[in-house]
Formats: sequence, structure tokens, C-alpha cells
Amino acid sequence: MNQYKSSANHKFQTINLPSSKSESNRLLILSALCEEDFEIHNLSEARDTQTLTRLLLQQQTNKTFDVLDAGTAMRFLTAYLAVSTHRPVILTGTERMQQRPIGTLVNALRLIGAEINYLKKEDYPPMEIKPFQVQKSGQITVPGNISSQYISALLMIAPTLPSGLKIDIQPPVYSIPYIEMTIQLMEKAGIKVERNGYALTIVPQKYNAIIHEVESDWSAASYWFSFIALSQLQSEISLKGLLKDSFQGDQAIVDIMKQLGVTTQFTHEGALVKKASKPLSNHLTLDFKKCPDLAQTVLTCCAALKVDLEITGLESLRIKETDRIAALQIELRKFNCDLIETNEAQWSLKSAGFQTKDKIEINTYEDHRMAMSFAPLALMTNLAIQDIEVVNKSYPGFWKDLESVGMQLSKK
Ligand SMILES: O=C(O)C1=C[C@@H](OP(=O)(O)O)[C@@H](O)[C@H](O)C1
Ligand SMILES: C=C(OP(=O)(O)O)C(=O)O
Repeated sequence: MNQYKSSANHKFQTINLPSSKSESNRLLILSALCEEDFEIHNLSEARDTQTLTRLLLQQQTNKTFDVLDAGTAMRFLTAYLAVSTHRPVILTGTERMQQRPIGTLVNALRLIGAEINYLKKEDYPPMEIKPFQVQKSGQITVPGNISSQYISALLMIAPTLPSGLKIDIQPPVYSIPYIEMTIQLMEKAGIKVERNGYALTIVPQKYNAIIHEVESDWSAASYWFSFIALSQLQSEISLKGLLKDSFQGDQAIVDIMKQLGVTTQFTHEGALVKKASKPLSNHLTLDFKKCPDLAQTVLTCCAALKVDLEITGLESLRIKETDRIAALQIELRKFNCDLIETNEAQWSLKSAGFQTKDKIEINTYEDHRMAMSFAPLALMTNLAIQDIEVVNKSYPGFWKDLESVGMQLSKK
């Protein structure tokens, strides 16, 4: 058990954020698909990225590819191995990974011509992937509302297919910024993606090697925005390496936090984040379809600020590292707040009753974002956060950074 306690004074601080996990994982796959290696600077140190790097390096010798709990690595490697392995291989992950569906992606790949067999349960990892023989189809339809990672995975392999690929994405389309990020990085590597609404056409093309500097991670930055939102008026923090014109959709945190009284000023170093006022309203309406990874940060922060929410766009949270909706419901209850499904795909957060006790224990459900999203609430009470190593998935330096701004950690 690990306990966090706030300290009184938070003056100006600088945080060296981790670099983007999403951008890093795409660059690794694109580099592997290119005949020459990319020159990638500032690659993420997240466990997910380290795992993907290691698995790609061991590609020639590995029989089993274990992605642990890395969803993007699982989805991207499924497509990558389906078109590039020269011998049958096994792709697997943690127990939770074996509960995160992959059937939609596998169906699309099978239509294209891939040979993939489930080893335990239909539509879920682990799978055996055999060498690709001939392309059977150059056109697939993929639902847009399960995981954008399937679409990114298909997009990245598309130019390497003998006949290219037309992907028809069936609306509604969730996590659009992640699809945009994939396309933008592919375009940077010289690939042309023709767009006609949600129909994307990629003719056979070769990737060009690129030099790329990975930006700081906006999802990781969100915990610092929450930290400032819960701090005293005028508190400030400098978040290094954040770009205003980012590849990442989670920069949406800037506009969300503005409504909670937090201002953002971009400098040549990154972003200067300041608590300028109290929340502008005690009732907000927010949609997380484009930024699902911000949901936990924003809901915990709003609960602590006693800001009620009407929420949409949480559906994909059920199939992430844990069922994030259920996890939030249980943990927010400990602060006397309720997250209620009011209608299908609509939720309300009732925050007015927010209260703390001397010490509150937070379970993290093997989900890094549960740990990091509740951590700023240690400004208000003692928190005993379970299984703190969970943050290594995306932000290994999180607790050290939190200590650097004056939070006290005691390990028990
Ligand atoms: O492509 C990516 O890098 C990601 C896409 C999103 O997943 P979904 O598309 O499954 O929502 C996001 O939640 C995940 O953390 C990273
Ligand atoms: C959902 C996430 O990651 P993944 O799907 O890659 O496991 C995340 O980092 O919040």
C-alpha cells in the first residue's frame, strides 16, 4: 500500500512529461514496415512502448509475442504480423488482454487474406498468425465504434498490401483523433491516403524513412491539469514539450480545463498551466468520444470540484485496461459521488455531496489511469493508492514527478 499526502506549498514547478505513447507505438510499426529504419527521437519510455520495441527486435527469433497489457501493441502487431511474419507465431497478452476483443480486426484481416486462428476463445487473444499468402480482397468495412486501434492497424499495413486497401469506416466513429494521428504520421512517411468521408483508400506504396521527434504526451499532461485545477488560486505549473498544434486529440484537456478555471499559455518550452479562477459553472456537459483517455482525469477532478456533469462518449471505456466505468463508479462512491447511467450511452456525475475522510483507499484495477487520475485528490486528503507500479504502462516517472512538486509519498 502506498500513501500520498499533500504538502502546503505549491509554487511554480516544471514537469518533464513523458513522450507520447500513441505516437511512439505508431512510429515503431511504420519503421518496421519501411525498408529503412526511421530515426525516432524522444521515444516514449512507457512499458507499452518498450514491450513493442522489444517484440519487434525479436521478430526473427520469437515464436510467442506477449504484449502484456498493451492494447495498441496487441492490435498493431496483429495486423503487422498478419502481413509480415514468415512462420507461424503466437500473439498473446495478460489475462485482461485476453478479455479485450479483437474479432473485428481479425475478421477484416481474414477478408484481406490473413490466416489467423484463435487459441482459446473466439474473437479474443491469444491467436496464432500464419504467413500471408495472397490478397483476397482490397476492400473492407469496419465498425467505427469499438476501437479506433483496429482502423489504425489496418491503415498502417494498407500501403504494403499487393493491391492496397479501401477501408469503409461505419459511423459512428469514435476516437477520431487517433485515426488522424495515424494518417498524419503515414503521410509524413510519404504515404498518400485518399479520403472520401469515412472511406479511406490507400494504393500500394512504399514508406520513406523519416526523422521524427516525439511530442510530450497530452494524456499524461492531463493529470497535471487536474492537479492545478485542485490547487490554490494562482498555482502554476510548466509542462515541457507540449505542442499547441499536436498530433494528439487529448490536447482537448485545454478547453475542458478552461471551464474549470485553468488557463493554458503556450511557450517555446511547452505549456504554462495556471489556476486562474474557480470553475466557471457547477454543471457541465462533456463528450469523450474523441478523447476517451481523458474521462477518468476529468471525472475525478470534477467530482472534487463539486462540478456536476452530463456525459456522453464513455462506451469504449468498458473494454480498456479494466471496465473503467465500473471502476470509476466504485471509487467515486468512496468520495460520496455517483456516476449514473441515465439513458443508454448517457451518464451523470453527481458531485455536490463530495466529501473526504482522513484516509481513502483507492483500488486501481490494473489500470494506470485509475491511479493517476485519483492521485491529484491527495491535495485534499490522504490517499492509499494500491499497486502504484501500474503507472509504468504509460508514465513510469509519475510518482517521482508528483514528489517533485511537494507531494509526500510513504510506502507501507
Ligand atoms: O491508437 C491509440 O494510440 C489509442 C487509441 C484509443 O483507443 P480506442 O480507439 O480503443 O478508444 C486510446 O484509448 C488508447 O489509449 C490509445
Ligand atoms: C487504453 C489505453 O491503452 P491501450 O488500449 O493501448 O492498452 C490507455 O493507455 O489508456
